[in-house]
Amino acid sequence: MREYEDSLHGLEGEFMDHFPPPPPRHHPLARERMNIQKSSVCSRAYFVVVMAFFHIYIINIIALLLYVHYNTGSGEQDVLLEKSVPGPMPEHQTPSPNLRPELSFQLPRLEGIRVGHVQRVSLVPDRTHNMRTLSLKPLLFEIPGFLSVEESSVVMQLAHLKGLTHSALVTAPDSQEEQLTQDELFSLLDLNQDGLLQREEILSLAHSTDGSWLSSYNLRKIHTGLETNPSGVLSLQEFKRVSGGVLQYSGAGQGLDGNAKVRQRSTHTRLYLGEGTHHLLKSIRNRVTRVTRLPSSLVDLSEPMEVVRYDQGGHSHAHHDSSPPNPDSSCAHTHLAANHSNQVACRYLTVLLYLNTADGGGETSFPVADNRTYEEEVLGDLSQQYCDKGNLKVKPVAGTALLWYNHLSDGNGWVGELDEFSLHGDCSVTRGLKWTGSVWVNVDPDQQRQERYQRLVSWHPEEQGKRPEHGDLHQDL
Ligand SMILES: O=C(O)CCC(=O)C(=O)O
Ligand SMILES: [Fe+2]
Repeated sequence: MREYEDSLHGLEGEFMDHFPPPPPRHHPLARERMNIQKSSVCSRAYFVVVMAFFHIYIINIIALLLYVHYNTGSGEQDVLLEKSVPGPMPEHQTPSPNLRPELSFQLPRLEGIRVGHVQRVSLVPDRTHNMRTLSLKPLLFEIPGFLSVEESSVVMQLAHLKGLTHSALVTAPDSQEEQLTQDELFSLLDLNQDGLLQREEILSLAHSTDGSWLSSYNLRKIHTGLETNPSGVLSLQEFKRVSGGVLQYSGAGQGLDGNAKVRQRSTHTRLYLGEGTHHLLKSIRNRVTRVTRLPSSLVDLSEPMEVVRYDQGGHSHAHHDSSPPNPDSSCAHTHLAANHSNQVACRYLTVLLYLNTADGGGETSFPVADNRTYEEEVLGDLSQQYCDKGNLKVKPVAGTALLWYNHLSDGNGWVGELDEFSLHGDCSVTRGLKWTGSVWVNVDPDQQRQERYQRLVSWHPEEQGKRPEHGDLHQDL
């Protein structure tokens, strides 16, 4: 043992620092010495490691502070300048109708990844939903449980209360067909049914592509009457005075998108999703904002939801919900900011809600979905027999939503060409009834016109002093 200790002494220094031999197990002196050696070696390494962690820790803290600073510093995450996808918005938080007119923005677009891909989306507090990609052309998703079955029933009841009408409502005055009285028209315009016409209700009609109700001329007349009325609203009497004798009907007798023409055996109504309406309808608007990740201002300014009831045998022919961008026409929803009289529907995307589970038939059919060999001629054939030959058919299940883009992207974050693959129709209801609600998000392919329109309607009641002068507004009308 003594020899061993001596030899240890001899080896101390250069060699032993690196390769200390194992100490004899039961010798207290040797253990003590080894502890000293070990602790001196360990303390250096320990110090280096601690310092490394300390530096990483400090760098992390700085990075975190910078992140927090740049993400909350401006406080403008949910305004129009949304180059990136905005974060989820709490259900109870109503998207602000207050627009930032000076800002321009881009349109985030969902990713389909591949057919069958499922992503989680957060629409309401305390639960998430699955969103499944059904096709890439068009980009189409299915979201089961978008509405609960109870909520779906409430929407049907609200539509009942509002009153469902056959599609062709107002026709030329000399036509034999049904014509609306001023009282009926007032009631249709009075979306929140409070007995008064607010500016938003007039404007929401302007967004509505159902041009059969009123011509632009009449719309302007009513709008001017409301703007010049000191109370800023129109009662039924005031409405009659303002519109009396000037009511000219558009004479079209059809919705601008032709839906009235393509739908058979159905009745419909419009439900307003904006301020002052039923909380469920506002919640639907918020869910659409969240699932689409679009700026809330776009969804807020879109046309009212259309609820349709298909009776047995009811169906609709294959159609596109939107129109190809065309410099010679203006969008119905922005026509207040345009000079064209030729109006078309501009619906960037559709959220179709199934409000009940049809007992038989009533599938929504996408005849050319994901059809890589698609040709114009084939489209013509398929549109006649889309139901049998359709590539993709979706069965109506209460509460499920379909979401699809009617337009491609223009490659610069704005609306591009009409997506021909978004052609769709619905098969005949063979048993029972089918109820749907369509929410369309309107975007003008002319970005400047969309922005001009948003500036035009962006004033807020408390900003009375700042709102555009009538002269300015009417120049654009
Ligand atoms: O009811 C459906 O399945 C489709 C309805 C539709 O496409 C429409 O209303 O534009
Ligand atoms: Fe449609």
